[in-house]
Amino acid sequence: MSGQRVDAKVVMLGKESVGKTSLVERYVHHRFLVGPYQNTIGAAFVAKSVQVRDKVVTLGIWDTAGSERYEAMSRIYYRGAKAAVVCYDLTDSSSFQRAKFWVKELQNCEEHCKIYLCGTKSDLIEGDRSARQVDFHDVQDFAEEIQAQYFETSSKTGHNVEELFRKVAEDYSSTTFELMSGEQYVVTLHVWKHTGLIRPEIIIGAKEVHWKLPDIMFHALDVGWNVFGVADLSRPPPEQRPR
Ligand SMILES: Nc1nc2c(ncn2[C@@H]2O[C@H](COP(=O)(O)OP(=O)(O)OP(=O)(O)O)[C@@H](O)[C@H]2O)c(=O)[nH]1
Repeated sequence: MSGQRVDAKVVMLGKESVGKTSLVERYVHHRFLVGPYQNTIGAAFVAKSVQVRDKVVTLGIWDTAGSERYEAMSRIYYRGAKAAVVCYDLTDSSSFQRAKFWVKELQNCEEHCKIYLCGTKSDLIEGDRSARQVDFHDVQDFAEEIQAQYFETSSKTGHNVEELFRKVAEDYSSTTFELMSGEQYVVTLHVWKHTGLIRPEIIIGAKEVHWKLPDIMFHALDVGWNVFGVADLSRPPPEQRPR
């Protein structure tokens, strides 16, 4: 891959069990994990680079926990995001209500964040139309109202998953998000290591560092932290920025 590098922060939001982790797994690792459902704790981060015309777009994807127990934490992850994939399960109408909640949050708190609505588990309604609990036209109207793109995907079959993230990457490559690339940020890092059971264990407290955003993400991947959070992502005051 070659060309100008663009780094993009993407956040996955939506009710628990709608399939956010499965979407990311399908997109990044081309697989669908079967077995007992494991809810996400805190959030997980993964990065993938794609070539869009003459640019290399690195999507840094934050997969948040859908459980309302982690709602306050999810707010940390959408901070500074320029794209949000707001997911709902096509077979669960309450998940669409929850998606509307996240859209309102984003509109109030991250007005420059582009929203993508994603109806998941389309394979479940393929063979059985009566399983659909979220009307296509309701979503279409809502998407128009909030000026969002919308997709119906299946992580099981892979339907539309590549297309969804491709669209995010293309939009990124053509927006002012490029400004972010290469700039330094003041970051307060909160790092959790997933201990597997009930609570994530805090292994590093909060510390303020002046790193470029991609460096933080890749450092975390290098050292094998699979669940971690970055809070308080903000640009340093102008006098501290490198010239
Ligand atoms: N049939 C089908 N099942 C899916 C699909 N995507 C996810 N699932 C199943 O739905 C359940 C929840 O999936 P996850 O990806 O863990 O959901 P999540 O939104 O990340 O859940 P939280 O981490 O709790 O927020 C799992 O049992 C998945 O196998 C899909 O496209 N089709």
